[in-house]
Amino acid sequence: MNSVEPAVVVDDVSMVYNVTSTGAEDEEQIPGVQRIMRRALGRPAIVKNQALTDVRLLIEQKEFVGFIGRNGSGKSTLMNIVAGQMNPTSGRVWAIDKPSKLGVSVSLVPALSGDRNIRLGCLAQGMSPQQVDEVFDELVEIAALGKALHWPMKAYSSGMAARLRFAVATATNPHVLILDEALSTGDAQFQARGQARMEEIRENAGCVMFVSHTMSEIKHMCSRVVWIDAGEVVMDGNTQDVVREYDEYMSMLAAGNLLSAQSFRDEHRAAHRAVELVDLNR
Ligand SMILES: Nc1ncnc2c1ncn2[C@@H]1O[C@H](COP(=O)(O)OP(=O)(O)OP(=O)(O)O)[C@@H](O)[C@H]1O
Repeated sequence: MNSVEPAVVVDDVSMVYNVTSTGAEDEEQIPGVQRIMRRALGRPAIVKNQALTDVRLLIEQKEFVGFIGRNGSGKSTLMNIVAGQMNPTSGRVWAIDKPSKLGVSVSLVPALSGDRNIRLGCLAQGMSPQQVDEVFDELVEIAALGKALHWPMKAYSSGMAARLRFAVATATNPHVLILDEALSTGDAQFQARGQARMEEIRENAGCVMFVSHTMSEIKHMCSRVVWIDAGEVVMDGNTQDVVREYDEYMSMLAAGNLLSAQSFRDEHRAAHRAVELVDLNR
């Protein structure tokens, strides 16, 4: 039997958001007296929005896993939970190391220049000044900002700011790197550098969780893909297979064949076998 070296385990994670709604249908679901009271007080209805349902995944070290799905399917919610930014309503996440999520784990200061932000961002992640000196030139090269390196970050375009954040987020060689649509704002040159840097992290026994709507990026970079729809895992497997089926699903939706698309998705979801997790302490 092959030994498994887990990097991240998502154990039956569900997430329900409470959302205020002014929709008449949502108001109708509130029991009579409460509804009258709320109306009298001018309070909107609070409805439950189930963003994730019993998601179970095991991601191994050195895996580069893509997450795909329609808008609102739950990808970012899952990434925020794995990054520890948000507690799930139920279930647990276990990770080999504190995950580094691009753009969140690194707080950069808009008034400071790119080079100052690189130093500050590295120090904020717990690196010593000497460690920062050692990686500084490499990070400048990854960010590839040219003379804008010395301009305040608030003068950067969104793609330039994304390069800077990417360089800083990967400085510590995180064991678990989460990228939510991180590369798409960059140009082709940055995407190539970014991909090379992520490959280095993966080689370094880290795993990368990568959310993208760009299938060429997913196909190019990921060895495994998880397709999420309506908060549930529909497929989890080989990149070519999952992307092919997802493309077919999206084509059906685009052509307006909603019922066929739904049953196509439901068949895949029913066939999906989540990994078995055994808790020895239970
Ligand atoms: N802060 C929030 N409060 C309430 N509901 C939320 C919140 N954030 C997300 N949701 C809901 O959770 C569901 C999943 O959203 P999420 O952002 O995780 O999807 P996504 O797959 O990342 O979408 P996209 O591809 O558009 O980025 C959606 O129904 C969304 O409305």
